[in-house]
Amino acid sequence: MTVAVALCFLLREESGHSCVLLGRKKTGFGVGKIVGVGGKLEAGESDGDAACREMQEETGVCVRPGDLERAGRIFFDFPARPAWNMDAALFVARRWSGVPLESAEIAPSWHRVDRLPLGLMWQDAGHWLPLALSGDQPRLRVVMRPDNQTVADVENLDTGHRVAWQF
Ligand SMILES: Nc1[nH]c(=O)nc2c1ncn2[C@H]1C[C@H](O)[C@@H](COP(=O)(O)OP(=O)(O)OP(=O)(O)O)O1
Repeated sequence: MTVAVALCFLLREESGHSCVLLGRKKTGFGVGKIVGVGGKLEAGESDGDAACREMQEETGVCVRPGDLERAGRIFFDFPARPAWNMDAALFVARRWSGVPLESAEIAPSWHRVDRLPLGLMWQDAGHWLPLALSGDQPRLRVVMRPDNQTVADVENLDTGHRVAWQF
């Protein structure tokens, strides 16, 4: 089984640097990690509508579906816990209304794209987040180890290229 999720990354320029909105997850899956804002699609909902709804619920920011740009797709596989398998649609947005505020789920924060807090994120984020934010539209499958935390390998679904994770 695979759960469909949508993640939305707000992008803005600040002092000549491109910055992205991420957030520290306060509850649920991945608690304590810095993650993209987003979550599961509801029944009958499009991925774009879910990205906008989750952004509104978790940060109070309003993004119009027409302001979303597709930024890639990542399949997260948890062989030891297949119920956690996810199909994540990635979006970026450069226009929105409102200011991100902390909610029960997320403590939002802006980060320079060239200084992403990868050490505080899921271990796989370094493989796809820089690509997604630069417009490369990655399509990857990330396979997690039995600890459900560390990465076993990453497959590029367009090229078939596989990278076994090196420690
Ligand atoms: N390996 C991984 N790397 C990553 O960067 N994000 C991952 C990941 N595996 C899962 N995620 C993200 C995608 C998704 O947005 C999130 C989990 O979904 P949710 O936020 O909906 O989970 P929760 O259990 O907190 O939500 P609810 O039960 O809907 O309240 O974790």
